[in-house]
Amino acid sequence: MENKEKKIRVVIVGGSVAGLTLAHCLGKSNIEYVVLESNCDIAPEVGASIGILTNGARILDQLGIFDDILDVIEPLVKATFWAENGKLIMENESPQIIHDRHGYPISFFDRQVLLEILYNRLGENQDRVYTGKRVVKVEHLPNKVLVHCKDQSVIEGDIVVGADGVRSTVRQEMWRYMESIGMEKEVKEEKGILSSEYSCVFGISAATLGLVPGYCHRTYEKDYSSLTIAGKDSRVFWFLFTKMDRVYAGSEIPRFSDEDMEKHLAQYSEKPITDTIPFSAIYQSAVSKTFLALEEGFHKKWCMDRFVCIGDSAHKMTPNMGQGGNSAIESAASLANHLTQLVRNSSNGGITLEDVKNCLNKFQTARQPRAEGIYTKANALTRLEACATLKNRLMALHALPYLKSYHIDRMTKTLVGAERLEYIPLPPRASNCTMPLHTQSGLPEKDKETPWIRAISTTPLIGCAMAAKSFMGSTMGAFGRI
Ligand SMILES: Cc1cc2nc3c(=O)[nH]c(=O)nc-3n(C[C@H](O)[C@H](O)[C@H](O)COP(=O)(O)OP(=O)(O)OC[C@H]3O[C@@H](n4cnc5c(N)ncnc54)[C@H](O)[C@@H]3O)c2cc1C
Repeated sequence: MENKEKKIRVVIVGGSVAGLTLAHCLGKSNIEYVVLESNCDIAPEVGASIGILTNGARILDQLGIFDDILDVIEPLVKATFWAENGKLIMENESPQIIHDRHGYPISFFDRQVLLEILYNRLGENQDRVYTGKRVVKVEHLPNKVLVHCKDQSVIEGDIVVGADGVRSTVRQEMWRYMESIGMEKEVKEEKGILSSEYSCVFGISAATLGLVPGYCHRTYEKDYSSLTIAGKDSRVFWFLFTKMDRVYAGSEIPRFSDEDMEKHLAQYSEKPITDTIPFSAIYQSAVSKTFLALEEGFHKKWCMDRFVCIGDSAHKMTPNMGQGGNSAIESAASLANHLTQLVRNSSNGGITLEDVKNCLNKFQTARQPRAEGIYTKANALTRLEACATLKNRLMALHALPYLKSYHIDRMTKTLVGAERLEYIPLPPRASNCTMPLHTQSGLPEKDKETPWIRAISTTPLIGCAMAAKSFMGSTMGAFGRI
């Protein structure tokens, strides 16, 4: 007979953005948890940055963490967009407008610092986080999971959460379990999901003459794009996104050496970051830089019995939209909402496997549409910025300057209807703005674009015609500017 338990114990595998956020959320709900992180250092210096946008910031603010972030960032206020020949495509105050609309600045800083903040703010719950614990196997029993670590320790729980990134061991173990109960077909489909078409060199550089803190710059051209953000104390966070020679399936996704990176960067040394700053000016003063293939994959199956995956282990997107980590935060909050309901609704009888399954399935059903909408937009943005098709090129280089509010409204759409923690009140910042959270709006509702904008983004021929009409009608003349 199945054991009835009064409480649940959640084993979180992975102590990064998704795992540590979930730890905070569960802690606020008095749900027992442990975090198992394979690295010995919870906040390693890996030379990466992260942009926290409204949808992540709002949840971190609910958790009482956002003020720590404000202390270490320079709010973004201005964005400029450049073509390959160094001509300005457009400039606007979109980051400031987003701040005014939604209450939170776009906050770019070292990812290591975010992890430090998340860990430090756990306070006395830090002793629930175990570093140097590489999970190698998960045993699924009818009444519990046994999570095995490389150091031979075994941790027992009611639910195991895979917050262990794109190459998730928990996901592999969930697949192994599914195969053992006759779900080979579903597993086969899931295994083919990951692919990679774009690569990215990202880095952090010292202050660069001409780059103003709070300004970000994007360059769009055929098969590549770049993003540069000048942050607090003029620290420069930069990304070079390039299309690879082909689409690589999961098992064949390339890894790059330092030599590959240097050769690759050299090809872009003269490309403009602004009209006066070439790419070489920032990458030659880099304090860190990394070259990797960007994986993309949205798993249909996030949970099975006592297994559940969140963050990159469930939805891996390209970084151009800055939504991978923010979506991981949203998924952590959504899972915490569902687990809180599970515990609260089970006061008199304990929690059965059936209860756990229902809860995790509800989480998956509730969370997937929005996560998939953002995933699709993020990957599409990578292609738009790299002018992957004629319509992308028209949009990025020619139509965007005429579509200022369209560009900002698209961003608003992803930010306004996000997840929130249902059991913690919204902080004042989330309401003291012109477009506060509205959980029923935003993605994945159908875009509310004007018909001619939709035409540009969906039909190359009509797009050409409309763009041409727009250019002719303009006194400036788009081609004169680009
Ligand atoms: C170049 C680049 C730029 C990005 N910029 C942004 C941005 O501006 N904004 C944004 O929101 N997102 C950004 N992202 C995406 C973001 O970094 C990820 O989506 C986010 O970090 C995912 O967090 P996660 O916790 O799910 O996974 P990860 O960050 O991958 O963490 C997984 C953790 O699990 C641990 N782990 C792995 N295997 C095991 C195991 N077997 N046992 C125990 N522990 C294990 C790992 O050590 C790691 O700490 C960017 C990504 C890239 C590549």
